[in-house]
Amino acid sequence: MLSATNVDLFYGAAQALRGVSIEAKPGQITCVLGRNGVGKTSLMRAVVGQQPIRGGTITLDGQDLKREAPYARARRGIGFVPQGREIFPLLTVKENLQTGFAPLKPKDRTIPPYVFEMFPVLADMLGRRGGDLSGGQQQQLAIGRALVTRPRLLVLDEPTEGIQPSIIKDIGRAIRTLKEQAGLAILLVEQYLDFCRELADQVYVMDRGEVVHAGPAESLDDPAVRRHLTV
Ligand SMILES: Nc1ncnc2c1ncn2[C@@H]1O[C@H](COP(=O)(O)OP(=O)(O)OP(=O)(O)O)[C@@H](O)[C@H]1O
Repeated sequence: MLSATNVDLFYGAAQALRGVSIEAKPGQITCVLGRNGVGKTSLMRAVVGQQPIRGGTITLDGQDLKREAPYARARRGIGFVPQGREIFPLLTVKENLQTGFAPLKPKDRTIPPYVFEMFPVLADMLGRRGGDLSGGQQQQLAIGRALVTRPRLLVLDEPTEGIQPSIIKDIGRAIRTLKEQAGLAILLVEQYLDFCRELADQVYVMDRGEVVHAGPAESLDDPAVRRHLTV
């Protein structure tokens, strides 16, 4: 479904991605791991169209996304949950969810009921301001907002960052449900190794802008792979 092939990405003269290739498939959770600053967020931003690439290709169902702006990629079925959540603090929960309507045709502008089944707290807090929610609730809201666009590929950048363990469990369950029941392709950046090991079908480990390992989740137990993850 999603293929990134030999992607190079630069910030000015500084190269953040070097020949990076990854794939994400329907009904699978693909996890990208690596220490701080190795290029994980840059790769996700390249996939969703927020950062241009200088070399390589990114395709969705075989179609080159090069000329597609972020909203066009959202229309094609890519949902994005950015690092830090990027909730609008002064808008209500409902209004935050409705910001996901932007790329949709008017007839599709509804909030799918399964968003509230997955995260009942959002239904309870519809009228509250985004900024009044806890970090974990904001993360659920960010995932809900991405689901409003009815994605086929969901890209999540560090959804467990700064979140309490009970909500991490809820988020893990939600991600697994999206994979198993809706057959979504999930592309997940994580620093939290156990979360990845539990959820992932396929893992990629990055180091200094490159993919240094690709394999099944169990391969994370290999000490040679671990070496790339320890500080
Ligand atoms: N807007 C930017 N301008 C210049 N350099 C940047 C920019 N964004 C990221 N970088 C640099 O690119 C490299 C990769 O950063 P990136 O955020 O993609 O890594 P990361 O693996 O996601 O890290 P983290 O886990 O801290 O989010 C880093 O050296 C970073 O300093």
